[in-house]
Amino acid sequence: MSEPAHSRLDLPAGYRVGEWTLTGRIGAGSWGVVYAAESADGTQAAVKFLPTHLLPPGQRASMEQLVRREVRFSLETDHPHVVSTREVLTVRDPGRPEIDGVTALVMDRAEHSLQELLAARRSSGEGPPALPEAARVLAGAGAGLAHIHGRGWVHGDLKPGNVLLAPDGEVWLGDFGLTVELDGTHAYVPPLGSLDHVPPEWWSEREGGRSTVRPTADIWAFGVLAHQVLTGGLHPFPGSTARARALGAQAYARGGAPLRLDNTIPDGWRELIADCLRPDHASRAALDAAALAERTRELENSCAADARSGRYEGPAAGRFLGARVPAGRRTPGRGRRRLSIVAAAVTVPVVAAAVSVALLLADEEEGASPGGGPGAASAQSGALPADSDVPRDLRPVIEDAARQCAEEEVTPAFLAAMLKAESGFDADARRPESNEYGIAMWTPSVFKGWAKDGDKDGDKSYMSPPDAIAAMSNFVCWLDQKYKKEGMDEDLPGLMAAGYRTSSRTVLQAGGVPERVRPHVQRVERYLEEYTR
Ligand SMILES: Nc1ncnc2c1ncn2[C@@H]1O[C@H](COP(=O)(O)OP(=O)(O)OP(=O)(O)O)[C@@H](O)[C@H]1O
Repeated sequence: MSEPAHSRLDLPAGYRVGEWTLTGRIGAGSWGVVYAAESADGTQAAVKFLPTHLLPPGQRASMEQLVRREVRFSLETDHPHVVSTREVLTVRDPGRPEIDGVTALVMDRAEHSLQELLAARRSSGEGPPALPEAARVLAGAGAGLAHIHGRGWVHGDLKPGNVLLAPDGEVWLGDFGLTVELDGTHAYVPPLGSLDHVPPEWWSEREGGRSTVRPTADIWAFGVLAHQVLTGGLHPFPGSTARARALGAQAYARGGAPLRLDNTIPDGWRELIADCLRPDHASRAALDAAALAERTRELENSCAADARSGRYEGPAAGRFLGARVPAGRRTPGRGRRRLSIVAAAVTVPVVAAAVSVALLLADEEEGASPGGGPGAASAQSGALPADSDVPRDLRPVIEDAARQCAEEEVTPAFLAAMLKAESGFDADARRPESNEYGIAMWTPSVFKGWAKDGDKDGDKSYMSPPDAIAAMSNFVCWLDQKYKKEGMDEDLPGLMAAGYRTSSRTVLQAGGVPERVRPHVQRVERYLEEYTR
């Protein structure tokens, strides 16, 4: 199982970095791991560790460059709609070589990302968010983007996972790992980013392993983001995988297909999205980020006025969200901005009871196939049939675990089918001869890499069903994404079940389900069918 080395960085609750004490892991991105932290006076923060030294030598140099950019951008920007970086530290802990010398960004802590909220709405079968609230979030993101462009930067990775919502609902753009400073009208960056949000010309303009990035790439990404927010998660181009949707966008850009925006989106927003999604850089350049921010603000104002006058007839306005999202990560408001220097931090490992809330969320696959409205969302969520044999007390645990993964295949029904095939829902199951234990049959050393504190008791144990099931969701989610990235889009539940029993590498090498685990995979598929009635 070869997940990125940095995502295995495992710091205990109570670990100290400067004045910050870690309270739990939030998640890992392409090259950083984010932890929740608090100071002695109770100020809440998110600390992003960027351990480039754990990368293979071939990737290290370019990642170090990205980290320097992320640090520089974080320090130079200060705007109400851009996440605030309080300080940048260098960890000093010779006793722990995996963290010694690592750069840590201390940021104000958001409560959720937009991706988490959209995924939660989808899996609970809720439709799009209330229009005034969606408009408010988009206007915030537009204002943040205009600020970034105004300073001569391009975000480079605008997507729901990088739009953060503070506990008071404030909207912050985050994750500046791919942010670049313009050199003239464009810049070059390594080809990373989310396939779902790169403009169609990105594919044809890659050269020598680098891609051209212009401000219009962020404008395109904003168009996709706005479509997703206003429809509760639908991508403007059809397809069940990011690759298929990217092909759809390219066909449209070549003139081979019309732009078909979801017809529930109100007119003003449709026009704005269509302008953002003009097929090439030149025609898209007519809309700069300042104008985009202005238009989103006008649209927000008119939605708010409609809501006040009773003209708006959609779902009740209020917090975005109304979606049930996993609890945790609360923080008291936006903190004041402080240091902007790189300082050395003394770290003092302290073992302490911890509240660890891990919200996994990987690269997005939010777009559902065309026609997927609220009804489709609830079918996709794979809710468990009331009369199934899944133990009643496990259902919320399974549903919660599935909600942590934005991939459409990782449903409660799929996780239940996996658990039934692995242990028959037996919390005390054990197979010492193959070193597998608990309801999800984890091998202890493997569990460590994917562990989650599902029962929120400050501890991660493969014998605790909530921890084991949350970790299972974490791992299969990663498998699902990995197979999709490798172009293996068929029979993903079968491939995940096979990867869980063997490893992702074994499945990739076999080009599908390896013969020896076929009977097990067939069992999972049978149960999945049973739970997807
Ligand atoms: N300031 C913050 N407050 C709270 N959570 C945060 C904050 N910054 C990042 N996160 C969360 O931490 C996790 C990892 O974030 P990170 O920015 O490293 O990667 P990402 O955006 O998920 O992925 P990628 O880097 O591949 O785009 C995500 O779940 C993200 O929502």
